[in-house]
Amino acid sequence: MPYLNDIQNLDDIKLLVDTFYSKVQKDPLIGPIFNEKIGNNWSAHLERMYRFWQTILLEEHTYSGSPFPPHKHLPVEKAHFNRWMEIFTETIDKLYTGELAEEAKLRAKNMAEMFFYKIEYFRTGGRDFFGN
Ligand code: HEM
Repeated sequence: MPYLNDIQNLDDIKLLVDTFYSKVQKDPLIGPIFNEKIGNNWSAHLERMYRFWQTILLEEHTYSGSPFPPHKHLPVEKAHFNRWMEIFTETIDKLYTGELAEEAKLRAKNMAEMFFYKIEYFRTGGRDFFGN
């Protein structure tokens, strides 16, 4: 078992994001949902996700955007979010250990839950109560 470091810089974030989405793309359950939406724009999506995680974990504010809207009408259920979280956790735990590695998993879990509840809310006829 090699000794693992914590997430420390942008290169670490890029490795995390690249490793995670290469697994996601191949996953039978959630891969097709991503590939259907993203098509040939993977490099733009990856760039955006580097900035998103750089902002959250390193507090270098390079992401400006709204994370939720692209998810609003995706054909996803709880099982898809569980699988997303499983791949994310597995990726982090293979690459890193430490405070920021834990923070990444916690932030992802909170966002996955929030996205899921918002999607369900809109699906059941909710109005734009959350603002986007
Ligand atoms: C099964 C679960 C999920 C699916 C299928 C999914 C799918 C997608 C898709 C299709 C996009 C748009 C990409 C594009 O148009 O280029 C996107 C963007 C994004 N996703 Fe997810 N996602 C999931 C879960 C999550 C979770 C849990 C997070 C939080 C850590 C997250 C964070 C983001 C962010 C930050 C963006 C970019 C938003 C922007 O600035 O436009 N996603 N996702």
